[in-house]
Amino acid sequence: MYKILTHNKISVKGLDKFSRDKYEVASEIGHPDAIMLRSHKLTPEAIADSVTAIGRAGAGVNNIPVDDCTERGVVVFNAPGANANAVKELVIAGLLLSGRDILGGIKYVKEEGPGLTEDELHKLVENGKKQYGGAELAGKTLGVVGLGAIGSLVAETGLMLGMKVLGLDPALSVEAAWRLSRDVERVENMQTLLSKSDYVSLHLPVLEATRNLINKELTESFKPGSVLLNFSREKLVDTQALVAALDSGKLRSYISDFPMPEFLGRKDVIQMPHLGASTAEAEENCAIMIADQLIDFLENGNIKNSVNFPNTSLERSGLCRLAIINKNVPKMLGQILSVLADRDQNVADMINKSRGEIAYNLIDIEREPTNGLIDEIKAIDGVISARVV
Ligand SMILES: NC(=O)c1ccc[n+]([C@@H]2O[C@H](COP(=O)([O-])OP(=O)(O)OC[C@H]3O[C@@H](n4cnc5c(N)ncnc54)[C@H](O)[C@@H]3O)[C@@H](O)[C@H]2O)c1
Ligand SMILES: O=C(O)[C@H](O)COP(=O)(O)O
Repeated sequence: MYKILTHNKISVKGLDKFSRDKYEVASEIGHPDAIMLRSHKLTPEAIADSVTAIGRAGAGVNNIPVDDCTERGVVVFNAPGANANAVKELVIAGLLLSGRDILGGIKYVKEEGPGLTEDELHKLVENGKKQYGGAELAGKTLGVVGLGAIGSLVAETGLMLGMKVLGLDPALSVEAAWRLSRDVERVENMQTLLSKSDYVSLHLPVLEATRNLINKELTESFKPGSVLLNFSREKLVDTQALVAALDSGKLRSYISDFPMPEFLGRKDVIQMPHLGASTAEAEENCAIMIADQLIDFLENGNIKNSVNFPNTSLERSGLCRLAIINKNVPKMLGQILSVLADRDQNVADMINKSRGEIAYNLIDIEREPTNGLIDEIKAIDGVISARVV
């Protein structure tokens, strides 16, 4: 039996992928083979030695100690694009909410309306509505930072709303570039994007290089009266710098899915409780994608959509498969193969891939592994883990 430890609310459609005869799935379980989670903050100590894989049913992996996992040979998966449409729709809601004072208007009717007659209510509405006007999005410029799964959909929708769209992504993948409309105008740096955009939307991960991306110096580049939307992560922005930019009017409004205490009570800030991926569809898509990836990894050793290991896939041949993780240093494969040769094991097929400091091997052999084979492979200096799948 494989054991899957879960954290957070994971869609049952994904959990149902784990067949009951092969898997035990629970939010409390000893010696798990894998962990499946959403935004639960995972510490290195909370990852048992038995864990071989972690599946993030979502995009961001900043809640997982990925470097530590890599060192320990734990494969971390995410679900690229599976919640992108949900986030895009909420970003569009954010754009609309910042274009007009819709929330103020709704609050006005809700608070002032109760107890009034139809005539009085009509008067209240017609007298009050001038306070809650706004401007249209069409014709305005939207700057999108990060043109991956979410950013490209936001950019596309901006175009459909009649906006001019600028995009910045220095690490754009070829696949993402193909998805992107040619009408999205590429800009080379943040200063240009900020100075030309009425609305700026952030769609990139928190990395060392992107932490506090929107800092004090950069806020100087905002077009006066512009709006910043952050549906990515709070750590992408320097909170104090944004407070100053809002106070000075450089920024008209900040719309975020990641609330910070400094913004509570401000009329020019809308904070949502991390709702981006909270739709039935996104939760299902993410859970199904992660369950499929974990199952293929646990049962076949194949790796798809890992953030720390190379994509590795091999059709099954032979009788038995070895999945071996080692440091990406010379002579490892030779040593592993010589252990097999010494035990008269013929290799039916194999694949060896590396990513950074780590290498991964799937080796199909033609006979059952003899006693002690796995231990002998594990004893090679530089081998991090070895298992039969
Ligand atoms: N609010 C939510 O609920 C929610 C849901 C999903 C994702 N997210 C956040 O959104 C982020 C993006 O998600 P995604 O699915 O689009 O990821 P993605 O990997 O498809 O796209 C991220 C893009 O950012 C680009 N990028 C990296 N560094 C950059 C930089 N310095 N400047 C500009 N672009 C840069 C990458 O090249 C990539 O194209 C996630 O990392 C996560 O933090 C939030
Ligand atoms: O990175 C993500 O996928 C989002 O932030 C969604 O997080 P959630 O799964 O906790 O809603």
